[in-house]
Amino acid sequence: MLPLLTSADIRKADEYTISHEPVASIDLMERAARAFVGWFLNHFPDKQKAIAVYCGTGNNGGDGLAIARMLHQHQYKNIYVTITRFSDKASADFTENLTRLQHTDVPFKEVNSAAEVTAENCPIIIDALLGSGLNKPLDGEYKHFVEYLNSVDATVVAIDVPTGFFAEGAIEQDAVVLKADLVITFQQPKINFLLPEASHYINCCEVVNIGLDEEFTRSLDSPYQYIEEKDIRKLLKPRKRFTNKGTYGHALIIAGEEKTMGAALLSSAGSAYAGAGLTSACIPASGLTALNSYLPELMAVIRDGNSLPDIKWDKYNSIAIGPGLGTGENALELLSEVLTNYKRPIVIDADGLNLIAINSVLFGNIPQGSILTPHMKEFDRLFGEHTSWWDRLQTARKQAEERYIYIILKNDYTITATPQGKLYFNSTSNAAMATGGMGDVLTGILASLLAQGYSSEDACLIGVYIHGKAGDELALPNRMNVVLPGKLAQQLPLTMSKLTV
Ligand SMILES: NC(=O)C1=CN([C@@H]2O[C@H](COP(=O)(O)OP(=O)(O)OC[C@H]3O[C@@H](n4cnc5c(N)ncnc54)[C@H](O)[C@@H]3O)[C@@H](O)[C@H]2O)[C@@H](O)CC1
Ligand SMILES: Nc1ncnc2c1ncn2[C@@H]1O[C@H](COP(=O)(O)OP(=O)(O)O)[C@@H](O)[C@H]1O
Ligand SMILES: [K+]
Repeated sequence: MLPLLTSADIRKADEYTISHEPVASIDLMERAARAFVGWFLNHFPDKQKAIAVYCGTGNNGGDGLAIARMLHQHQYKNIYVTITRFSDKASADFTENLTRLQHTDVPFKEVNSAAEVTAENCPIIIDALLGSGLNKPLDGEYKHFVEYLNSVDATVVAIDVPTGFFAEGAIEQDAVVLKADLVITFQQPKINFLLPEASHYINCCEVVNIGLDEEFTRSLDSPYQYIEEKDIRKLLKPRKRFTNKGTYGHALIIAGEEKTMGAALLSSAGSAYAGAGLTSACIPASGLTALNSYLPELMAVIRDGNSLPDIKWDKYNSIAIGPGLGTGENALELLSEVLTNYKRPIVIDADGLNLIAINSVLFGNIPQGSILTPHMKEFDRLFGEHTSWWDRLQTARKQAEERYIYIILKNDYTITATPQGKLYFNSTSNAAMATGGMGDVLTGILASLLAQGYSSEDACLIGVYIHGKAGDELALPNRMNVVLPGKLAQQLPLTMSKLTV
């Protein structure tokens, strides 16, 4: 688990590393610059190409100067450094790196205003103007300068954080940011890099390690954590000898209407392929033939017309409700029945969430430890409109804590908010998964993991990870444009077994 720190905490980790490793601040900057250059050398091997390095006068600018010097040492022939002296302030490490640069023959110039900047016509720009020290939106000279650079046709490589981009906190919709084709960031992705707003400003991000003290960063107990494969390997249990279907639980999936029966089939398939001992689908009678021909391993509990189905609550180790269920009177009654009669954690998705959004009294009946899986629109229907993803995160955290539930906010980096106030960012999945029915499969996986006896928290972390991982295994090596949810479900047994060896 990689703690994702805010800028203030990163500064603390810098300071701790400097005093306890110990390493001089200027040497830590040298290490960061070297890590950047190591990556840059491999990806921009043409040493004749002109590179413009734009440096502010803080530590981000200091990195830029050190990087320019190192690229020069690596025989990059055309490096042009511009220093923006838009204020009198300069950090000590910036000043030391300027002295070091002056001992080379790398050309540099200083400008006091954006108007003085002349076009460099360099195909590559290294952005070292401002990094994680940003403390207000860009205005004045920086704003003008960044607007100018955004109009230049060049590949922009940002050091640590693109200039003008807040590493955490709400991002204004009209923020002026130096748009980066690539960000080479130090130690960890910044929290806002993992939120959808980043897509407007950052095309690609690479993380390079600069050796900040790991024990210290863990001790800060950040609410924001990035889930890695090794975390899932620790949680996922292999299937044991002498076990039988009873060992792996019985999941009930309440889903589907006549026109949206596919949602019921896909979530039930998600449950079966994720390893539930038994999966029953509670569906309208009109879907029975489809269910049996799609996956004969599934069992059915029939919903007939207006009468409620006779559900034997004790039979099921978990229940999921919502995919394709509709929001009519029958669906509402069914959801109310479940919330009244079933006392273990349940999974609520799609129309289950929409029903709660319009009947908020139901909120009070959700069993503790239940898992809600909204995408952005469902989330806002439940908890009110949000103008930024950062605000959505804070709401998810607060609601999860107050209601003692797990909220899985679905996206590229799906986030699980827990009752303990943690926000776990998932590291798998890809855009080929952006297709209808994908969330239904996740719902089935979660119900399956609960039925198998995983805690709600482990079910969330494992479920979201393996869902994305199966999508990655299908899409990435085969360069598939889209992965269909049914295929993804079929991949799950392999994905899971690879994670338990
Ligand atoms: N020891 C360290 O602290 C390390 C820091 N590193 C680099 O240091 C960067 C952070 O450096 P700093 O904290 O000096 O900050 P920056 O270099 O990001 O910014 C410099 C200063 O600009 C001013 N500023 C902020 N927002 C502004 C705005 N909108 N308009 C005009 N001026 C503004 C602030 O006074 C800020 O301190 C990181 O992003 C990273 O690149 C790395 O060298 C690794 C080690
Ligand atoms: N661009 C993307 N990158 C990564 N994962 C994605 C992307 N688009 C969708 N997904 C994943 O696919 C699922 C879509 O869920 P949802 O919107 O509820 O779909 P549906 O309601 O059609 O079943 C989520 O788990 C989400 O994380
Ligand atoms: K920068």
